[in-house]
Amino acid sequence: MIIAIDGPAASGKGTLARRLAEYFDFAYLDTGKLYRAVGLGVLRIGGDPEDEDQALDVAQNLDPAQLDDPDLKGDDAAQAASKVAAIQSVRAALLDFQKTLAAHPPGGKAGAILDGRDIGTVVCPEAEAKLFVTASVEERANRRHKELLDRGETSIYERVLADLKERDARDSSRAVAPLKPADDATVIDTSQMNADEAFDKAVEIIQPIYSASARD
Ligand SMILES: Nc1ncnc2c1ncn2[C@@H]1O[C@H](COP(=O)(O)OP(=O)(O)O)[C@@H](O)[C@H]1O
Ligand SMILES: Nc1ccn([C@@H]2O[C@H](COP(=O)(O)OP(=O)(O)O)[C@@H](O)[C@H]2O)c(=O)n1
Repeated sequence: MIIAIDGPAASGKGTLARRLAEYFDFAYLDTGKLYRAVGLGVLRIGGDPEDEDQALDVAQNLDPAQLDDPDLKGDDAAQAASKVAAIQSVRAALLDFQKTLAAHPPGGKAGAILDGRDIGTVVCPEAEAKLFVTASVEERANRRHKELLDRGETSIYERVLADLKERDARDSSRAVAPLKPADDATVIDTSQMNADEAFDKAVEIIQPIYSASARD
């Protein structure tokens, strides 16, 4: 069984996906890390994340070990990710890895959860359960700002807000695999929900689908 979770930056996709993966004992892939690793890789060779040749070269030579780099969490990686993510050939180069993990979850798990922007629409349109997790941009900026401060980093709320707005606009307006809910996704607006409430809501939606798939 595949669970697809999409949504804009800092909406709580990853937090929810990790908890669901533990609850259902499924494999989990944060697909944003793939784009962040490509973006960061281009920055590290002094390149331009909007240059297709450079970005594609990094994407084609991505080593899974790079997905554990702590610098992937930073704003520079996020902005560069959203630039390389608008390039069709880069997306195509990363597609097989995502599809294979979804179809053959590692560790003998019975299912996989992928989170990103285009899981329900492009990577796994066949997913049995699809959620689109969102929240107001101000609330998302609050969450990311708090997360950065908690990690001991310096953060200015207005800059975080501007960064999210810029990425939202780029991710939603790009020609290829834009950020949008799949037609058959359930939208969860977590603006007024804490992480526990969002988790409970998601389980309420997914549990019947999981039970039906376990019976097959
Ligand atoms: N429903 C929620 N209410 C408040 N904070 C949340 C909620 N869900 C996640 N968070 C916090 O918001 C931040 C961003 O969440 P994260 O899961 O990283 O989002 P995403 O994967 O969509 O970028 C994290 O610090 C996380 O702990
Ligand atoms: N499936 C995905 C995942 C991420 N991305 C891109 O990668 C960037 C970083 O994604 P992320 O999920 O790590 O970002 P956050 O939501 O954690 O801030 C996004 O802004 C998108 O441009 C994408 O295009 N498709």
